[in-house]
Amino acid sequence: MNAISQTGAAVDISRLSKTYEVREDDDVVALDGIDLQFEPGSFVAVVGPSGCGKSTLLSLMAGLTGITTGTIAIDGETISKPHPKIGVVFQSDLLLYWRTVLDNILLPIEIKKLDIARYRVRAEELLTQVGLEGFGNKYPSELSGGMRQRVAICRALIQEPGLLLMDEPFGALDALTREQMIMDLQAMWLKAGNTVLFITHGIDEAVFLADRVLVMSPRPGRIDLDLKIDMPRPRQWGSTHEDKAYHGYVRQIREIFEAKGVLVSH
Ligand SMILES: Nc1ncnc2c1ncn2[C@@H]1O[C@H](COP(=O)(O)OP(=O)(O)OP(=O)(O)O)[C@@H](O)[C@H]1O
Repeated sequence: MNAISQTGAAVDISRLSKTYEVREDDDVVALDGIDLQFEPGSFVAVVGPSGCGKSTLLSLMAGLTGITTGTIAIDGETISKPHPKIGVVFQSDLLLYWRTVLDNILLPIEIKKLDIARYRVRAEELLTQVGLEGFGNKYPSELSGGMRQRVAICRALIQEPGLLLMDEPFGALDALTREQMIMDLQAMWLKAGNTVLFITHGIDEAVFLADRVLVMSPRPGRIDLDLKIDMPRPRQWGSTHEDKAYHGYVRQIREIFEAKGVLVSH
């Protein structure tokens, strides 16, 4: 097996809605009529106010939650349950504390009864790529938060998913670790070429990382703005944050939030 070599999946979301039936007369319409297409290999970030349906969108795409109406297709295949083409990373690393790093990464392989020996080599390659060479036999409790999140990313990538779904993956990390993880994610994605959906509260990290930023409206979630981010890659932390274009994109997104009353200036 090569170092990460998957190609990106095409995503086609059509008239997608999700209503949570909480109580008989108190349904929650979390998403309402979303139409989206992702180019294979594109990096798409989603920002929006708390409760607008970002995690719901991710959960539907991951096949973890049932769709109310509409369809989601990955490379033409309709998604209704978890699929090996889709890897997921959450804010919490969800590592099993009694398993070593390597055994955590190999968990999806073990569950599916695939060839562990073959994937062990791949897991070690992934660990090297995320700067954790030699950490395979450690336990999660021996790692920092950033290191654990790197392991969670390796676990999501072990089956070479064409689509990587990330739900605020760096939300629980300190600012310095977060900066490093953003740079490392960019490097991994440039190498891997998979399609990424990246959910975040951070307008800055969305603009820095993405080809496209989707801005969602307060509930029920719709797409208010679909902004193409046209800046060269690889993006450098210092120069990109000083770039006029970068500030223009951030301003455009902030203006939407201000217009919707999500951000209030004093
Ligand atoms: N299992 C559920 N049952 C009922 N309502 C739910 C459920 N999950 C989410 N909701 C509701 O759906 C709406 C969208 O929630 P969701 O978690 O997708 O938003 P979000 O944009 O990811 O929020 P945050 O940024 O705070 O994580 C919210 O009003 C939430 O209360």
